[in-house]
Amino acid sequence: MSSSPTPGTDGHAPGVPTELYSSFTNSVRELADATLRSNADAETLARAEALVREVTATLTADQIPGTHGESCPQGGLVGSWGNTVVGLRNPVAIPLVFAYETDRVWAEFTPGALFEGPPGHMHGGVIAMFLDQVLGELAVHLNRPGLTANLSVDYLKPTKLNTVLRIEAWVERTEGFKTWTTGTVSTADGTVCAKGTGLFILPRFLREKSLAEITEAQQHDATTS
Ligand SMILES: CCCCCCCCCCCCCCCC(=O)SCCNC(=O)CCNC(=O)[C@H](O)C(C)(C)COP(=O)(O)OP(=O)(O)OC[C@H]1O[C@@H](n2cnc3c(N)ncnc32)[C@H](O)[C@@H]1OP(=O)(O)O
Repeated sequence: MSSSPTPGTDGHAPGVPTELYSSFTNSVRELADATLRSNADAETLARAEALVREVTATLTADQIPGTHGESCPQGGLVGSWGNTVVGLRNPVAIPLVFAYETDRVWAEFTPGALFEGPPGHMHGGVIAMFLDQVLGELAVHLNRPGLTANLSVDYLKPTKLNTVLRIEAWVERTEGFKTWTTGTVSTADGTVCAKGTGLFILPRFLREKSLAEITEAQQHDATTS
């Protein structure tokens, strides 16, 4: 890891536009899928490995310390480049791109081979992770941010890969600093494959603060840690 200067709080290295981070990260996602499904022969794979190692060496020559959440907060509670579900710069993320309505949050996505659990179907842990995100995003969207205290998932039907899925969440009830949200993953014909409920709790040390103060405190912690 290099000792290059810490990037600005917007996380951009000098002169790099967001679109380039986005398209570059997408190319790495494509590489991951190509890696998983390639039928290349041994010689081709060995050549590809050397090329990939060269690219990795180029990128690791200058890196942020730690994580994006710690180093480069993106000016909001949700907008993290590093988030494993929605992170623009995280090649592990699909990423989900949420639409925000008055009382719900939703996204459409098409999971491929990288997300396999049972043959041809989505891994249950990944479904739970995506539900955690949409349920938590809804709480933030309603100005009721919190950490997941409890997450429960009912898997109703196997969830096919390589098909358009819709994930959405709505609020079930609220009580002080607690928010209960419910969400589903469903197919285009409306079949619900999984249903999740979550309890999101604003941690004790933040309960006396306003939303603006919570955002500010998070960013201060991130930039001074
Ligand atoms: C940093 C902040 C904000 C914003 C962030 C935004 C993030 C923007 C991303 C958007 C979307 C991300 C979506 C992914 C979200 C994660 O993945 S979060 C990561 C996974 N979750 C965690 O790591 C949380 C770990 N747990 C904790 O930190 C703490 O246990 C909690 C949940 C904050 C609660 O701690 P606490 O505030 O000290 O709670 P405490 O005062 O003991 O109890 C308060 C009340 O809650 C109840 N309670 C506590 N735990 C539970 C439980 N597990 N079940 C039921 N009731 C419970 C207590 O019984 C008590 O009830 P009352 O007596 O008041 O009726």
